[in-house]
Amino acid sequence: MSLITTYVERRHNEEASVGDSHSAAITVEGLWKIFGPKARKVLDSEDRHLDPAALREKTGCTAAVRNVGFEVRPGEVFVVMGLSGSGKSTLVRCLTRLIEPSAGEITIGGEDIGRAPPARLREIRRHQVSMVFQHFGLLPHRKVIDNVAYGLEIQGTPRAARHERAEEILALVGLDGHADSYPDQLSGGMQQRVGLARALAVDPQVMLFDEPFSALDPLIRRDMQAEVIRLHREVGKTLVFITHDLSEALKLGERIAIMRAGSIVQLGTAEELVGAPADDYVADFVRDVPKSHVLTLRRLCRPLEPGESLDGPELPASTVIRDAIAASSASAHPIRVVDGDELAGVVDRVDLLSFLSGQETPVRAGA
Ligand SMILES: Nc1ncnc2c1ncn2[C@@H]1O[C@H](COP(=O)(O)OP(=O)(O)OP(=O)(O)O)[C@@H](O)[C@H]1O
Repeated sequence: MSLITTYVERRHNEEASVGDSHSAAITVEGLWKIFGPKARKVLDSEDRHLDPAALREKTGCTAAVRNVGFEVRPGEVFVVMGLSGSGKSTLVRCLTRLIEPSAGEITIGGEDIGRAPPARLREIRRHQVSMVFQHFGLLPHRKVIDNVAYGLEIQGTPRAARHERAEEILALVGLDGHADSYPDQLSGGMQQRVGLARALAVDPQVMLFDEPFSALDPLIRRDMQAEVIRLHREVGKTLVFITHDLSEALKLGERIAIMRAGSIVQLGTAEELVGAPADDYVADFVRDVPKSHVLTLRRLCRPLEPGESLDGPELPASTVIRDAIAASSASAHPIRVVDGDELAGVVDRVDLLSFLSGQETPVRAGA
């Protein structure tokens, strides 16, 4: 089963439990970041609505993040995707005020980040929210184990305890045996694992990933994506992951926010983005995604017709369409698509074949 399929299924299975949670891990409301000398003036005027090029020309300012709002659920993998310059890095850096927002409200774990004094902010960055960057930022003169233990050292954890923890985390990311190496003795992929281990060692509530794998070659990148999925299953942290790569977004994201020119143009599951893109920009992004790998039986099922049998195989509505093909071929009867205990509808071979061949309406013999 492909990673996309596995994750989409898991996403649907978990949606109910995650969605029920009342306290979001992160909330962002009305967030703006305008770079430039007249940021405040721009924000208070109608100029803030100008498109980025016009705003730059008129005021010399860049609106990198424009009135963005969203919630990230506890334990969710939330992906921010968009072309270069769309504002992804600025948005994520605003979350812990590594970049000071121009306006807006941010809470992490219920705490108002905008009101946190500098000492509290440092504490939040050390204990609650860790970051993994594209450039690993490892300390070259320190052994791997001391790089991993670095965050704990800053927190004041005694040497023996922090080394014990670092050894555990190194094993978790598949680097046991490399504790005494120096970063330049490791490959790029292994160095990024050290970066991951360092972020995990402090046991943060939230991990922010800023294009962590874009410098890695494609095979190693795939391994690292699988690693993030595995780690997320094992440690269950809330992850915010930036990428400009759609396939990475689809593999990792339970929900994906698509950014364009500083705004979120669509926020939804892979199925929502692929099944109903909000505009041409999103449609362009998802055009080459094979729909049968992302859309589920929920979208394809229809009411039972007179004379049709209910003796076919039963599959959950969250089943990805591609994974229903084998069940359909094995039975002469339509698949019964169920949502919990309820029958959501049926799907037969004609429905599946029509979908796979790109026809909107199934063509049945004798119709
Ligand atoms: N410190 C800064 N001063 C002025 N403009 C900035 C600054 N940082 C970013 N920008 C501008 O803000 C906009 C958004 O940049 P940002 O780096 O957030 O985009 P991005 O989507 O992360 O791009 P990339 O994928 O290339 O990193 C761009 O127009 C960029 O030039």
